[in-house]
Amino acid sequence: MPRKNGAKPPASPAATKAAARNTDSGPAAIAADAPRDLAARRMADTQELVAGMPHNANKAAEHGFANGTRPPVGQGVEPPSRLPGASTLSEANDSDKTGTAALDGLNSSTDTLDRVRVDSGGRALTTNQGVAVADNQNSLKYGVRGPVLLEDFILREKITHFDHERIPERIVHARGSGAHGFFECTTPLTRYTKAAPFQSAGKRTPVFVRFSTVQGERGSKDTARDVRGFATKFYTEEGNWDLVGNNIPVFFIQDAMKFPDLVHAVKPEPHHAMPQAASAHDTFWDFVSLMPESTHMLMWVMSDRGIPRSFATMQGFGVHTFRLVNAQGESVFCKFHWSPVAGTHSLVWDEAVKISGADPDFHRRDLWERIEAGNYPEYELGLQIFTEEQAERFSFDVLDATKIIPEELVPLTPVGRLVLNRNPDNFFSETEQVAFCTAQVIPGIDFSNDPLLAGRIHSYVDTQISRLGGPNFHEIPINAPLVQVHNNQRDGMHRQAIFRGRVAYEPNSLAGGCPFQAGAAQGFVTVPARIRAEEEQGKVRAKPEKFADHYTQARLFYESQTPVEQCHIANAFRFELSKVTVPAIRERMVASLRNASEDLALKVAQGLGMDPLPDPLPAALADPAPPEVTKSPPLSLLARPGDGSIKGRKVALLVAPGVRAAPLLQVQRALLEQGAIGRLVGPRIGPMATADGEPVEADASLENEPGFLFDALVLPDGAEAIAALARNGHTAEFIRDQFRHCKTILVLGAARELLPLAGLPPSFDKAQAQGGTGLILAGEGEEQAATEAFLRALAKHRHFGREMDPPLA
Ligand code: HEM
Repeated sequence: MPRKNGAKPPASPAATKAAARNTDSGPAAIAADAPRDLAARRMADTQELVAGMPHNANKAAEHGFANGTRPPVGQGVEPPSRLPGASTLSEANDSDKTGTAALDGLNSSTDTLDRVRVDSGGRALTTNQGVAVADNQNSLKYGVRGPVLLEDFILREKITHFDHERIPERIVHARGSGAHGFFECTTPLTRYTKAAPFQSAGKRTPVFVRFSTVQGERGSKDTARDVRGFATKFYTEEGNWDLVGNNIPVFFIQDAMKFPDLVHAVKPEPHHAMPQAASAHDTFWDFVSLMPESTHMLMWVMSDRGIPRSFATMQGFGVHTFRLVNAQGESVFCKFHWSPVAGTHSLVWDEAVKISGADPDFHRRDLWERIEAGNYPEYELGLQIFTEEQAERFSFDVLDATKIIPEELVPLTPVGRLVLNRNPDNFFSETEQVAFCTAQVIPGIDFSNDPLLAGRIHSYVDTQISRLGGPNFHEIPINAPLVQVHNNQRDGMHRQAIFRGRVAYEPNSLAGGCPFQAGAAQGFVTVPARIRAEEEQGKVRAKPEKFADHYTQARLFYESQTPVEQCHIANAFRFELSKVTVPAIRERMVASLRNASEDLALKVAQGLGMDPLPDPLPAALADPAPPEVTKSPPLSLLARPGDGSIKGRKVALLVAPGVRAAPLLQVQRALLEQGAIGRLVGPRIGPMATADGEPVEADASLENEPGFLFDALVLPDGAEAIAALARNGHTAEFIRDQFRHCKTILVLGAARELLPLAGLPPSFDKAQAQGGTGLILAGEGEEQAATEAFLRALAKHRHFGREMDPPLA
């Protein structure tokens, strides 16, 4: 092979480091001690071998498997530089090892994945057996015009691998985007839990998070109206803990028994496989209108939470009631809440629909770009902690996943922060192969008897065995815990670890009893929760009585929204039901809504031309317990403005030849200083002449990045530029969409001439514009003050006043 005359080439510094890393800290999660040695040896050998390999095409031919054919061309790419987030995470963890000493060198997810990371740039091409390939362009033929030979193992290996590159997508949540980061404990929770991430202030635990939509397929659009998954894998020194949540704190159903029905109903209809990434169709509304327990969840999905602006601006929830268990074995109940530091912001429906055509990757791109730009998405973890005795007194059942606990009843205790600061290296290896599971808990976290949770505890691993090709997917690097795995499970498809010795049972005397059971003090011990004597009923297929109250909290949610949010909910129901072709389904849904809100039912019915209103559906529980609160302001998205920053917002600054560049570039600089992105958008991309000689180059065109992709707009001054923009058909739509979607618009100088083009009333005078509508007009010399007003208005995100009293005809 490539080593000439049997000489061993010197290892490069990088190879030596990699080999050392693999020998010292080892691929702990992949294998037990014995296989680790072997893996390290093999890895070290590989690195040395590769380090000694030729980097250019001619040398590859000299060393490679040539079959007497021509050498390949075009190899020798420089290795990609490390992602900024990667170094940040390792630095963060290296500089602060508080409480992570136990992980000893494995204390950041960067290090963890380094053991399997492959950078092929600049390396010679090889087969999967490590044989260097001399020609990657031509298959092996008998003569240049002759048949391809069966012996071409290089061709066959390449095609065979390609043929198997797709795995089944997730049955739900197929479309997802992931990021690495860390969880930092800010308030130790030792009083309530012994769970590793919560033991000391400042302690950091590496995490991987995957956000997702539920209904659509892997390649579907990001901005569908849907629930978003928010799944977090904590790589703790006591094993992996998965908090597999959603961006909505309740669910459609109360019992896992109904999950396959729910998913079959919402997925594309089986006869024609439509619609994709949408719930606006007959089978979904047929099912939920027959399942009144869905009503509360429907309120949330039809609200603006169903169309978030970005993953960085949506909440996350563990949904179920879980248990926290302390070192004394005492337990309390808890609910998990992630709250974005940047505040909660959503899209408007018309915008979401348009974005899905122009940029189906809108959320994935936003997440990626925020992390690349150093605007790391950050969330506070808040816990609602309560006792079983408290729970018994609530008007609802905490085991019912269609119910929330209002924050007025149990306030949130902030305990830490989640920071996402590194993009994955490889989408498939990390985001696609990651396997979350509600069953994966660690000592200090335990389950409640929520019957939906019970089904989930079974379902995830079960599906992953087929999705990831066998029972050993826990060895895939993104899933492997940081701590070593020791047990007597053996064999199965795709086993990576090489277990040594003849003992695979316990108890044993032949291997020192090892692995021994950790014992109650260290191992996971289930809370011995008892069923109260009065609840003891034997085996039943039934639900507790309070589960039958399907409408009180649906009403609470609707009543807690601002008028504009209520209007959006009504519009969403109207839109979705207008797509339903069977009138009886529409009527049944409106009949159900009447039990939650007469106001909402009426608005929806009017929008569907339904007159008179159908009779309300008979409620399952005639006389539900009176609720503790009838209004809960934190349920409104608009009540959560966040830190008021504009970090990560994307602003379009229109340009055209003859633009007055200086004031425009001043706005762009101001945006950049506050962490927002100002993109110059012109009739075409590239450099253009300006009125004041300042060089300007358009990053995007009116055609390739339409107005609805941006959070705000700046219209430039300069007579020639304004005339050019006015001539371009896209300009009017650009401005109209920005205005209709209630976004902030800054109009510099003479650009106000463009407003009537977009249907904005010419009478829109300056005083009116400055008065909080988010349309800011700047005359000459007023640019500085106007820019400041623009940044303040942008921080508000939207100006919904326009919707409630539309100035547009
Ligand atoms: C509170 C209710 C639920 C929430 C919050 C929830 C959340 C999630 C999330 C976030 C994912 C995506 C995980 C990822 O990114 O890989 C997911 C996937 C999945 N969920 Fe759920 N889910 C819920 C209910 C259920 C129920 C009741 C079942 C079954 C009984 C179920 C079965 C599944 C399955 C099979 C997957 C695909 C997993 C995979 O292929 O890796 N879920 N769920």
